[in-house]
Amino acid sequence: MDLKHFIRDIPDFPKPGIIFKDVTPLLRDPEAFKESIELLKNAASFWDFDLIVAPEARGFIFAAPLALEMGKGFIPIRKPGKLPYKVISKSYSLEYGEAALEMHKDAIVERNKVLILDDVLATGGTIKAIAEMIEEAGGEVAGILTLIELSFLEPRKKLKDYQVKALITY
Ligand SMILES: O=P(O)(O)OC[C@H]1O[C@H](OP(=O)(O)OP(=O)(O)O)[C@H](O)[C@@H]1O
Ligand SMILES: Nc1ncnc2[nH]cnc12
Repeated sequence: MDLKHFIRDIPDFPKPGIIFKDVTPLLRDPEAFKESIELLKNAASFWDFDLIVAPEARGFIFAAPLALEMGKGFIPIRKPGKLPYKVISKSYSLEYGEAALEMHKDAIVERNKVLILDDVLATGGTIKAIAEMIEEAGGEVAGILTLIELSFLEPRKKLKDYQVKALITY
């Protein structure tokens, strides 16, 4: 199955000049959604890790079933003001703006090995911010895995210190 067939381009969303990769057709198709989780599992099996860390909202959709499937714990990274306990915060730039993310202070402890998962790797700003939060908490980033990579935005330049895999590259 070619998962690219289930990813739709939406021009000028959320801003003029951005071509938005819309994964909702993939999520709507049970076979394509299942296949995406199986392929993510195969790719993630390459690394030794205990926890999967992913940002809301689209990262959660893929990370939660993958964590269950692989028998790993799941750590949510949320937009500001949503997590109830003490947090580590990080501001960053992404393809279409500026944002900030938060992680619970006690979510990662020394030497936890972590996989970072997301739907889209665009400029790499989101994932770089998450990697910094994990390392500030004493964890190790075992690998970075995404469904989609926009290679023309050269995200790997920001992520030179890490192993990065993507299922679908544009
Ligand atoms: O590589 P970057 O340039 O940082 O962009 C990638 C990020 O942008 C999107 O999230 P968004 O912040 O739009 O949030 P959403 O999942 O809630 O839609 C996407 O899900 C990635 O997390
Ligand atoms: N072009 C894009 N499509 C979907 N999600 C994104 N996140 C950042 N850039 C994106």
